[in-house]
Amino acid sequence: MKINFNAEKEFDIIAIGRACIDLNAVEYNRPMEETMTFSKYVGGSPANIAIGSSKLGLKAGFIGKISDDQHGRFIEKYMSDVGIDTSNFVVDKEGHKTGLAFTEIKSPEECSILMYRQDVADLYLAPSEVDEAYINKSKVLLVSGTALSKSPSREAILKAVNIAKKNDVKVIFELDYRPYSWESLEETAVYYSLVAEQADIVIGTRDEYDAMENSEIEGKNENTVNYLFKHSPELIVIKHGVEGSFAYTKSGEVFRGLAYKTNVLKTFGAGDSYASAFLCALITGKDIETALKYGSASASIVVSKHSSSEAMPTVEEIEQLIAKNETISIA
Ligand SMILES: Nc1ncnc2c1ncn2[C@@H]1O[C@H](COP(=O)(O)OP(=O)(O)O)[C@@H](O)[C@H]1O
Ligand SMILES: O=C(O)C[C@@H](O)[C@H](O)C(=O)COP(=O)(O)O
Repeated sequence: MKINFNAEKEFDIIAIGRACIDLNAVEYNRPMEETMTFSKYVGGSPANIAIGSSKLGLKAGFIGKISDDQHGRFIEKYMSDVGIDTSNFVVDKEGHKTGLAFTEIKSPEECSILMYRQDVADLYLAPSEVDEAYINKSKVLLVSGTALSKSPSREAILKAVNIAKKNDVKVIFELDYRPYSWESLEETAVYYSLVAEQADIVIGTRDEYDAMENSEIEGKNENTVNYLFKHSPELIVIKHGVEGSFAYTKSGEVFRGLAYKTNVLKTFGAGDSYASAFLCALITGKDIETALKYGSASASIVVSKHSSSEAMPTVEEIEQLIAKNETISIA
């Protein structure tokens, strides 16, 4: 089964939300206290997805607010150099800084992220800075859940979703749940449900759907999809880490994507690389089963490498891995 996108639109995907900096531990397999050097990459889930999409050949754009300093300029240049249209980046004039994510790689299974996100520029994107004509040019608007965590970014996202729905632009909601961005689970659940109900495609991990459902315990995929399919979504993707992922369609089909064997260096970056390749496959007319393979293969490549953004693969790399067919089967 395939998903239809409006072929008349100039852009394949426009992502909205944060574009930040990742500082990834150079000395890994140790706690961050013992890490002395970090490598700098562009980061932030929606920025990573835009970068992944552009590397896969999609025409990508970005809407976000960046700091008026060296970090903001680095982000803008890097994203522009990989082919992303950065004309709708807004430069913050009130002194807000770029968010930083320090990553700790204790072992391939034990990774964590230490975020510096106090008063960050990306959360100051205002509704007046979201341009209807720009969103109207895209097949897809990719929305990151974290951008809903604070005003005025929250209202900017709600405006963008509203514009997309009026203009035949598919809304893809990547739940991207970062607990420390939110006041409470209650608050997260209110805004996640609001946007998930309006989205065309929702992508998240099981844990992230639990946050949407305001649940401290692991919920059942069946209940999640039964709820969301009463609203706008036509496709729901639920990821289960190394155990793979499921795609559910409104018409009742269920597809499973298996993870590919790889030499894991770290676990972060999996979700963003998965989203960009999964969406690229759908937007270029591939069926859902193939899109699941694309997402899983892309994630498997990125978890074997040091960064999230710079490591995003090409279509050839993804197809080579799929052709080897070395999946991880977990009962
Ligand atoms: N250890 C791993 N080895 C290979 N692929 C992995 C591994 N962990 C995750 N993946 C792939 O990445 C996808 C997304 O990972 P997941 O952990 O569910 O999302 P997120 O990174 O958003 O938390 C999975 O569906 C799987 O295909
Ligand atoms: O999203 C961020 O702000 C941090 C990312 O740039 C970082 O690379 C990361 O956590 C990606 O992990 P993922 O969400 O599992 O793809």
